[in-house]
Amino acid sequence: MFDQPSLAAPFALSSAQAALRARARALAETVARPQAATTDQTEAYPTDVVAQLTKAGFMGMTVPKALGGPGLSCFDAVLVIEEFARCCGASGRIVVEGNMGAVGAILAYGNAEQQKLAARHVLNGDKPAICITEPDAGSAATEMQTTARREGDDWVITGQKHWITGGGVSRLHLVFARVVENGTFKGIGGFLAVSDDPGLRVGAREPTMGLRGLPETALHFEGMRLPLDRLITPPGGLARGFAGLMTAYNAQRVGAATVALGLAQGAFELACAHVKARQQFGRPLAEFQGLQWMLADMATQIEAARLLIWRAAKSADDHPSGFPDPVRAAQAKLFASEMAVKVTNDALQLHGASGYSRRSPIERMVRDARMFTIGGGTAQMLRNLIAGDVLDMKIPQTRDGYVQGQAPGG
Ligand SMILES: CC(C)(COP(=O)(O)OP(=O)(O)OC[C@H]1O[C@@H](n2cnc3c(N)ncnc32)[C@H](O)[C@@H]1OP(=O)(O)O)[C@@H](O)C(=O)NCCC(=O)NCCSC(=O)CCS(=O)O
Ligand SMILES: Cc1cc2nc3c(=O)[nH]c(=O)nc-3n(C[C@H](O)[C@H](O)[C@H](O)COP(=O)(O)OP(=O)(O)OC[C@H]3O[C@@H](n4cnc5c(N)ncnc54)[C@H](O)[C@@H]3O)c2cc1C
Repeated sequence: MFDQPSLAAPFALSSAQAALRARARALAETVARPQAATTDQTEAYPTDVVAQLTKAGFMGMTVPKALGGPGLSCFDAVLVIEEFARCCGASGRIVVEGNMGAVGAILAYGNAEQQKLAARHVLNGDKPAICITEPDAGSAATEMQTTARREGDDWVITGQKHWITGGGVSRLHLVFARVVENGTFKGIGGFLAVSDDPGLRVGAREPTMGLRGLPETALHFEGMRLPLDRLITPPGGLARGFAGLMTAYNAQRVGAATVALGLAQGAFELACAHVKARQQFGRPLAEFQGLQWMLADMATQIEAARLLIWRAAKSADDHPSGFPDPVRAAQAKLFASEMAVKVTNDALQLHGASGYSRRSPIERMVRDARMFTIGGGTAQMLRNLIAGDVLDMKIPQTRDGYVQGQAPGG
């Protein structure tokens, strides 16, 4: 049953999409799954897997044909991401960042040279880093302090980011920073930096709970000097730069939701196999109704998440921005991330002690799934965004927000 999810309209897959998904599943099973435990244990970036992903064309899938890529859609990428995350969470996240997030923003908003640079990197297997979060600006990302000051024909960037996925591994970086020209704050812009740009220093690595093959590090910008044409300006200009960059980021939210989905799907399949194989009280665990109902709920939650994700991914086709609708992306990530925490934990419960052992992939999946209610916008911040849409109301989060802005309902 779970090999053929959601093939009915409105989400029927074309034959090309079914073939793409089958190709992704074959590579994920033969390359990513066998390597997943080692990646987790060694905490080393899985360069061999990434080489295979690149060779198979799964890095840079969303790069347009004019720039040398296959020009696939957000929905196509989602089909591939789920297959890799089902076998290995870290590989799934690499496919997300090789197709969405930083690269998506640069391809949409960059000039021809910037687009070529981004395309070249991902098509050659780079997993770009998106650099938003700072020690004092997590959920409150607009309070970031990293600043780019114009000095003649250069930008000089000073500040610090942390929890940057790929720090020390990624070559291409999209750095969100406050733009100051002639002493005046112009808005938040995105700067394209490469790992050998002078003044870019990789800081300490976080010892993380899950997804251990991906380094999460601080990045320090110590007077990093970039030419003027490294600034990406979204269509609304710098005054609406943050909103424009977040518009592109909605694709990565859908990608992150899909990794959570893939992890849940993978854990669910292992749980189904286990309850059929394991016997207690002289019969398979699968015969106990309490466990059957757990599996029924897990299957239902997985399918609901998949439908929200597919709907969000497909919204990019009609949305004026070319990216997924912000509310649909938020709903997909909110639901999929909380679902994955529950479903992976239930899969562990169904395994009994064997699921709790580090010999089992299940405990890794539980740890890997945990991040998705935090990274990419916490579940609470996504609820704030959805509530703003439901109430058709700007919902400021600062203490004096309602005082300065329009009062609710007023
Ligand atoms: C948006 C927030 C940072 C809240 O900040 P503010 O309250 O100061 O800002 P807002 O007024 O809500 O937003 C400013 C402006 O931007 C527009 N906006 C905000 N979010 C989006 C969006 N998702 N899509 C499109 N536009 C957006 C908003 O409408 C405003 O425009 P107007 O002025 O109204 O025209 C906060 O809510 C937030 O999102 N915090 C989470 C930050 C985050 O997601 N960080 C991710 C870091 S990268 C990462 O974690 C990678 C991990 S991964 O899993 O891949
Ligand atoms: C594995 C991982 C990978 C990441 N990768 C990246 C990356 O590549 N690039 C990047 O820029 N960032 C990355 N991040 C950072 C991530 O985006 C932030 O952790 C996230 O935005 C939350 O910020 P914070 O951790 O500072 O939590 P805080 O903002 O301090 O929040 C703490 C708690 O308070 C809640 N909270 C805060 N404000 C509100 C509010 N207004 N209403 C209700 N609740 C609220 C939050 O929901 C949370 O539960 C990553 C994080 C993780 C865990």
